Amino acid sequence: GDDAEEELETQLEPVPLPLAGAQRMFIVQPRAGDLKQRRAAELQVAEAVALVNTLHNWTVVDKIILPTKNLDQKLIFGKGNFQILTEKIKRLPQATAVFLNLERISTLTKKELEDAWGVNVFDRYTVVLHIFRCNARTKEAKLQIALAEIPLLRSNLKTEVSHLDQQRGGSRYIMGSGETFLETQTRLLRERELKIRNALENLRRKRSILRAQRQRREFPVISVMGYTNCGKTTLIKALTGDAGLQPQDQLFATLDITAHTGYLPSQLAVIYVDTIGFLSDLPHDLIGSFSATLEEVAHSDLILHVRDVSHPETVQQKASVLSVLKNLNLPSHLLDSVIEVHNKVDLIERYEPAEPNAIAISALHGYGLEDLKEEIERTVLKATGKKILTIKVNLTGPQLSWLYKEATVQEVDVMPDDGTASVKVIISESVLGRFRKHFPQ
Ligand SMILES: Nc1nc2c(ncn2[C@@H]2O[C@H](COP(=O)(O)OP(=O)(O)OP(=O)(O)O)[C@@H](O)[C@H]2O)c(=O)[nH]1
Ligand SMILES: [Mg+2]
Repeated sequence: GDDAEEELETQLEPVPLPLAGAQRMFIVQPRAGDLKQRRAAELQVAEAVALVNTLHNWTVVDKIILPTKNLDQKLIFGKGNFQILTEKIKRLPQATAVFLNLERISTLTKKELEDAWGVNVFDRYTVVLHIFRCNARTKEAKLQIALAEIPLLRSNLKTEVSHLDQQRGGSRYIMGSGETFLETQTRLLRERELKIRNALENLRRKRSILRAQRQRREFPVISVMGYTNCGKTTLIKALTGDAGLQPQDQLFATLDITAHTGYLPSQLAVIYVDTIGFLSDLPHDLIGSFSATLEEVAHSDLILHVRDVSHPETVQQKASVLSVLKNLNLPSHLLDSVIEVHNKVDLIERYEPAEPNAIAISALHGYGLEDLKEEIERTVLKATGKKILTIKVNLTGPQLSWLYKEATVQEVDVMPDDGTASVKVIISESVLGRFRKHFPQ
């Protein structure tokens, strides 16, 4: 119940992460040996810069791309490159930290590098997690982040314990309990993880009830997806007029799935779902924590893939979004009907989409939205098996109020002479079947 949830929240005091406060970061981007990887490394380093710029008290002091032959081994850089790097860092006394843009580095490697360089060293997992935590607003986002922190805490614990062992030697028992320090801490972590998973499960159960209610009311659901900062929230705001939405010029502004009602040209009500933005290499454990949120997408009727076509790396961004979408195990009809939306065309002179079916818009300036709504309507009607029909009803009977309740009435044309009306409705096959059964005449 709510009491249990509140209790959990007080227990989930944020774990202090070393990244709090102002950071002046030196970005180190390793790239695989062959030259073909150069472009990929450039995108990654641009993303690292964008990540650092996300938080107002973080800045980039410098960045470097360094080739490495053995990304997966303990020694990340060859001797020569390591030397170059160490000297460069020593010449940057204003840097407070090195952002080593690898998904994860082991605690041991981290410690060795920190000893050699005299500054903190962070991997992408830690950096992204910290940003997520700063941006999390709702209970669910906070829980998902707390869950994503567990692996980090677990590996910190191991290093901490081996450190203690070196200092004191032998095993230490917590007085009387018969448990070693490591055992106690491991158990506490396991309990914490279980509590978080239960609380998330509860939230999701509530949401699946909402989903069922939504489906009964037969509002089509449209998931708005795309690379982070491409303009998803801005677009939904423009389509729905929802003043509560806050687009921001930063990565991962949206960490929760939120639903907003909008209307298509023929007054069909739809629900737009705002989602978390993608990055080319979101750490896997983080994707895991958020995957249940993304599962929601599988239950939608249509996906809009929004792209920032003014971004220099827009083509790579599209590829990485498509590959994430593919891994979400979405039903194939959903993948086949994706509408590609080319956003921010106000920043490009005379923009012409290269893709034949894409729709060019400016969510910020409201350009192209009517075309987009029409395309959404066409696709949604097709996807949901709904039709727009004109039905003749007798105004003395209950047909009209039945239609108002069960379908979407768009227009009522009353014929005063014979007491009938022509009613234009958006109606699904199944509702039409029920209508015919109720009112055979
Ligand atoms: N010039 C221009 N800027 C836009 C347009 N659409 C959005 N933006 C800007 O792009 C930035 C990001 O917009 P958001 O709507 O927050 O992007 P998002 O995709 O929701 O981002 P995340 O939630 O962080 O993944 C904001 O500064 C917007 O004002 C557009 O059509 N033209
Ligand atoms: Mg957003």
